[in-house]
Order: sequence, then C-alpha cells, then structure tokens
Amino acid sequence: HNVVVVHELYPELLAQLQADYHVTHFQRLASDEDRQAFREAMRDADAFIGSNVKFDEALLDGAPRLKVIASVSVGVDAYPKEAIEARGIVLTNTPEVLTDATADTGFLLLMMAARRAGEMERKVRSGQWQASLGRTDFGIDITGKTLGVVGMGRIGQAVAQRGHHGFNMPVVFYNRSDRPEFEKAFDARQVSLETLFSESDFIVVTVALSEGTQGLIDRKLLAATREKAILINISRGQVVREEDLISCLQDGTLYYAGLDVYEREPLAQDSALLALDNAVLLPHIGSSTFETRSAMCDLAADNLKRVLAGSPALTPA
Ligand SMILES: O=C(O)C(=O)[C@@H](O)[C@H](O)[C@H](O)CO
Repeated sequence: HNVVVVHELYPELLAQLQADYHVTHFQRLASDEDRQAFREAMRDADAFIGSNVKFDEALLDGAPRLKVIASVSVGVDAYPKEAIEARGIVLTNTPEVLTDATADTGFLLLMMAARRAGEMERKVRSGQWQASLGRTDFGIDITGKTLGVVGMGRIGQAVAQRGHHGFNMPVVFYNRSDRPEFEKAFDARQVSLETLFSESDFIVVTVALSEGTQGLIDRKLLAATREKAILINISRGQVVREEDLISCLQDGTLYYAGLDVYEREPLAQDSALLALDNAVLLPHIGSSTFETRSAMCDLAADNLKRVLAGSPALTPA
C-alpha cells in the first residue's frame, strides 16, 4: 500500500510505517513545491495520515485509490465530509487522547488572562519591574467565580470538571442538545447562550466548528458580558467573529481574552490582536505535548492500519 504522511510523526512510528508501507513523507506542506509534490503523491495513495491539509474535491478526484484519511486531530472541519463519504473513503480522527491536554490549555489561558501573566512577564523581561506593583497591574480572582462552557463535548466536560472540582467554580453551560447528566455531575445549569454570556466571569469556547457554529459568538453576545468577563477560545477561530472580538477588546466591551485559535492560522503579523495588551495569544498549542501528540499519532496510525487491512476504524469521524 502507498501511504502519504503530512505530519511530524515521532521517529519510531514513521519507521514502523515505512517498514509496512510505501511511505511518502512530508513534515508539513511549507511551499508550492511541497503542495505540488503532495498532490502527485496522492495520485496513487491508498491512505493519508496527517493534519493541517485542506482537502477539496479536486484533491479527492486526484486520489482514485484513497481508502482512508486518518487525521491527526479531533476537529475535522478541514475535511469535506460528504465528498469523502460519497467516495467510500473512511475519515478518522483522534478524540479522547487529547481531551486533557486541550482542557489544560483552556485553563492555562484562563489563568494567564485572569492574572494578566503575559503582561506581567513582558514587564519583567523589559525591565519595567522597578518597584512593587500597584492596582493598575492587579488581576482578578478565579476561585469561586462563575465558569461558562460553550459546548459540552468531551473537552467542554473536562474544562467544567477542572473548574468545578479544582477551583470551586459554579458552572453554567450551553449545549445544542439537553445534557441533564452534566447538571448533576458538575452541579451545573444548562442555559441559553445569552444567559451564559451575561452570568459568566469566564467563558470557555469548546464547541466544534460547523455550519451552525460558524460566527456563533459576535458583538451582541460579547456586549452582554459582565464588567470583568474573560473569553477563552480553544475550539476554532471561526466560531468567534474575530472582527467583533477585536473591537470589543479595544473599546472595553470585553475585559480580556485568551486565544489558542484564530480565523486564519498562523496569525498574520498585521493582526490588530497583536497590539492588544488585554489578550493572551498562543499559537494553537492545545494538544502540543509529547505525550498527547504521540497518542494522537498512534491512534491515527491504528485507524489507518485497520482500514487498509479491511477492518472497521477505531475512531471514524
Ligand atoms: O485536534 C484538533 O482538532 C486540533 O486542533 C489540534 O489538536 C491539532 O493540533 C491540530 O489540528 C493540528 O494537528
């Protein structure tokens, strides 16, 4: 079988795949040459494993032998699911194994924003820490504050669990379908988006990107937030209208934000977000730990091997 890899697999796994299959490997598609070579390699590919590759119909038409797309991600918004299924190709993802790392990233951003850790660290590094800090440098408490979770999938539940059990935070959550079991688990309340935005001190966005959640969070919702409310996004940038987010942070409608994802990634150097002190900006590191990425790669490789062997995938998307 011919396998095309677009990802920085850990060496042992890459060697294993190269031992079992004819592998064409790209760490990432960094140039037009790479992208051209990738499209050529896909012509006789039986399987793809990787991430951050935009699949379109032309690419699928150019890969007539493709049987499986094993994405090294839980989010599959980058893939045209119907077109893939229509061709009988199996799309798989990597749920569960990244839940804790991503929820940890959510709390990292929440704590950095609440205590203005980015600003304070810049103050120390730039030599501005000349005397004990005054009220203008104060942050806000986290413990006991109200945590709002937008989307109670696995990652949303893990964020609620950390807030409720770790920081005595009352939890409110928004979810398309009713989830009474989480009201019990986290002594939480399921509420509307408007109520969540008006009652929460911290709002963590964990909902998957779909047609229904594209631009879900706009100025109207942001304007409903409390005086010192903080928005955290660890899902996809397109869930939040970035233009509204920026103007709300600029005019004080929203106190602070912590972002790991953006409408366009990597974040453009001319983004107005870069000029904002009241935003913590991370480069999509949600699942970027050695342990979690290795587990994601192992799960994706297992999915690939099973489908090529004619067995059902472990985690079809
Ligand atoms: O899994 C996802 O959906 C993610 O966003 C991240 O875990 C990945 O880092 C990203 O997709 C690149 O692999």
